[in-house]
Amino acid sequence: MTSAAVPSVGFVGWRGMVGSVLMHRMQEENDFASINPVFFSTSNAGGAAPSFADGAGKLENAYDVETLAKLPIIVTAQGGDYTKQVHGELRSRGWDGLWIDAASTLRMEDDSIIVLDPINRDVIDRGLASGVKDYIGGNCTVSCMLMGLGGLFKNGLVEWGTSMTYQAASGGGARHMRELLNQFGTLNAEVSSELADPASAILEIDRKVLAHQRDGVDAAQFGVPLAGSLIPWIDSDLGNGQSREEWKAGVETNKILGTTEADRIIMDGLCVRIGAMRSHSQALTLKLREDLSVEEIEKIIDADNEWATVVPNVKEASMSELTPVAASGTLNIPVGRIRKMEMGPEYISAFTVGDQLLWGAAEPLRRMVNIATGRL
Ligand SMILES: NC(=O)C1=CN([C@@H]2O[C@H](COP(=O)(O)OP(=O)(O)OC[C@H]3O[C@@H](n4cnc5c(N)ncnc54)[C@H](OP(=O)(O)O)[C@@H]3O)[C@@H](O)[C@H]2O)C=CC1
Ligand SMILES: N[C@@H](CC(=O)OP(=O)(O)O)C(=O)O
Repeated sequence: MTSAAVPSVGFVGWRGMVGSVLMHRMQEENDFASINPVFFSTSNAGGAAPSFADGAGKLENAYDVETLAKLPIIVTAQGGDYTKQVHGELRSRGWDGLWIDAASTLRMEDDSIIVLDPINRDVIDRGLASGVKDYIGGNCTVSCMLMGLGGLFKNGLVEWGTSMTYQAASGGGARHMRELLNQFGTLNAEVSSELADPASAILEIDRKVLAHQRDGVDAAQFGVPLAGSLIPWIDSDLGNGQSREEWKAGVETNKILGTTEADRIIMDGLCVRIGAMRSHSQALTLKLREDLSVEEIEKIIDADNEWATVVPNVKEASMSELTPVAASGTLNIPVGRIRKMEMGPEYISAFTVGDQLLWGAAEPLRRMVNIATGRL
């Protein structure tokens, strides 16, 4: 299971949706060459480890705390319930390895760091030096926003902002993606004969679709139809008019950036589920601390990291480069629609899109493993 000087890294949740994207990226980047992976399962202990990791042995039991505690690094994309059940037990036994986690459970704990190294490598490095042990991936919408507009945030240029989101079905999980596609399919089937007849009345088609959305469509995952509609609420109700997803924008942005109470950036907005597959989009209004020209703003955004890409604020480029279809499956974070707003010279709009399974979930974890093992 181990060879000298090569760190062993335990993986839990590797075959789920986020875990699969993580495994794929690790193979693409040849990350397995510099670690000894140990794969765990909550459902199939003793089964064969995945074939892409030569010599990984059998699947270990993900609830076997003794086996987990032998590892210096554990990466989990198994979900919050697993984290709640296992992390505390490991720590209370004195395990002092690094816990790298996709779930939100530990994100806002005082002794955890939210990882997004192109934006907060300094915070991560300080954490490692001072003995912080829990490194948690950020909320997908927050991570994608900061990857796109990090230059403005890191340079202290944002006084406050609103983020109005258009979040993909994948944020709910694999079953939600399937449900969305099934809904599209049944809606189409409901009116397929009318659609095949160019002379059929569009209002009759619309009536039939609406009737099916209201009465016939399977919405077991989302609770209400998403195909041909939207859902203006994501995550739980905090009871003050704000959803938990909206709350994350402010608290996580500031925690990632490591701001102090004095330089805290106010971020808030509305989070909306739409019928996209796996890329989250968001429309931002930012109040800057300075009256910068659009050219200066674009330069700062472009220069921040290799993945943020400014899309010229013209119709053709926005339609072809600034959509979930364009961004999905890539690490690119296009940022466009940048212009001064009517409210004044410090107010700008921006629109950004990011694959919520890549920068929104798997990639920050993958990179944290490389930071922890000295590869990055
Ligand atoms: N979905 C998202 O957008 C995001 C999710 N996260 C976090 O990551 C966690 C995991 O999310 P996600 O990857 O969507 O969860 P999944 O439901 O896809 O996977 C979770 C686990 O379910 C088990 N499982 C059971 N049946 C199957 C199956 N047929 N195929 C694959 N796995 C199966 C696997 O565990 P086992 O192998 O042990 O049986 C797997 O690790 C979330 O709970 C959340 O905390 C974070 C950011 C974004
Ligand atoms: N809540 C996000 C997905 C997610 O898992 O977020 P978090 O990691 O903050 O729980 C969405 O539905 O789009």
